[in-house]
Amino acid sequence: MFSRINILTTRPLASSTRLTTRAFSTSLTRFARAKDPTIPNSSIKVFREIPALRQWRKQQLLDHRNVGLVPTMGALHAGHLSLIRMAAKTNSSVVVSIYVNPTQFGINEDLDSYPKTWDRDTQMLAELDRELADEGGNLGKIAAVFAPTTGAMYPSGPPGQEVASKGSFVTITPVGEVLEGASRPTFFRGVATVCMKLFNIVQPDNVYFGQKDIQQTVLIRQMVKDFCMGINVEIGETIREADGLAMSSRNVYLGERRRKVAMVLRNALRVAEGSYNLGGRSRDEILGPANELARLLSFEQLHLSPEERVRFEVDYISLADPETMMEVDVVDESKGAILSGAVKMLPVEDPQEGEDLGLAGGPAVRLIDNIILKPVKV
Ligand SMILES: Nc1ncnc2c1ncn2[C@@H]1O[C@H](COP(=O)(O)OP(=O)(O)OP(=O)(O)O)[C@@H](O)[C@H]1O
Ligand SMILES: CC(C)(CO)[C@@H](O)C(=O)[O-]
Ligand code: BAL
Repeated sequence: MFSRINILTTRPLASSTRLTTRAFSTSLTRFARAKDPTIPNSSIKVFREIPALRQWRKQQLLDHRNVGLVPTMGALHAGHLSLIRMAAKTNSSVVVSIYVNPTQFGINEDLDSYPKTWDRDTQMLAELDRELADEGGNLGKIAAVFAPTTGAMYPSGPPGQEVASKGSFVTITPVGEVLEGASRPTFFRGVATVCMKLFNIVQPDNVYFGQKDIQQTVLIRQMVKDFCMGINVEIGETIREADGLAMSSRNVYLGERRRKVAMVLRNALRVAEGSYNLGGRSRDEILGPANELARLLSFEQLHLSPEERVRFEVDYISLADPETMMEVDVVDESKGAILSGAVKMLPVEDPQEGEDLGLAGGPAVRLIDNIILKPVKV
């Protein structure tokens, strides 16, 4: 069980990763020292501490400007940008948070090597903000980036990353315990806790999350409902690479060899969707062909030589209720269902001289994806 949750092992960091992390903290520290810092060539404010952000938020309220929040962990890509665009359609001021939240990473996960690309992120935000201004159409602007220190986010010190750690946590069960939560036992506790903090700090009218992390969207909706938070939760579609792979900050870990096989999960989910579209409603009818495809692809790879092949493990392929993420045996046509999956791309065997092993230098990479099976209209 434990080996299944090691999305990345504790290998020493590749030197490029160490450098990236150091460069990230140096450029962020510069922002912390400046008075009223903004992103270069833009009017986007950068907040690192809570009081200044609160003061700014109060002014938005007085100016009748509504606020949308897009929470991220940085290493921005087109998936994040599409959420920001979505937010700019209905909010005068968009806040993007960039914070790699330690409490959602398990002890053997990739907290230390998580890609940090502050300069590139801020450049992307400045460019997008200019595009939004040029497009007209009364779009809102990217008003601020909230890139808090861990001291600000965890004033009593961050609770440990272990399952048994004590501290002030938000837990949303049972949705946080299944699927991703079963494989990453501290993940959703960390996500719910940090999102509760972000929502309390920014006090957004609307928040934006990506469908790529579908269980996270169900959990956040549940949290907002159960804690009577009065925030509107919007979900943006999954943005994909040209071949259909869901964009993810962690894709940089794959390297060339594993990237070529990374579509296995998407392909398996599409086969399952095909069965549903052809009238299949039972678990076996829908998931059977998906599991079979994954098994065949794995078999095909295992018959290649070690210097060519890619090994992967399917963690789960799930057919679940769209409101609870609990597994279903038969799809209720009036509700539809969520097909989702996670695959662990194992470290490459027999790496070749000069082979691209990805940003972190080769450990296993966890990929997730999903498809929403729509309700059938009667
Ligand atoms: N391909 C995508 N399309 C749409 N939204 C996305 C996509 N990838 C991530 N998001 C959303 O962006 C928000 C921030 O996610 P995050 O910063 O963790 O990026 P990520 O690419 O999901 O990284 P990771 O590799 O850690 O999963 C989340 O709401 C997430 O669902
Ligand atoms: C929502 C989130 C920013 C919380 O750290 C993270 O889980 C993510 O990026 O999806
Ligand atoms: N996008 C989800 C964040 C995580 O996997 O840690």
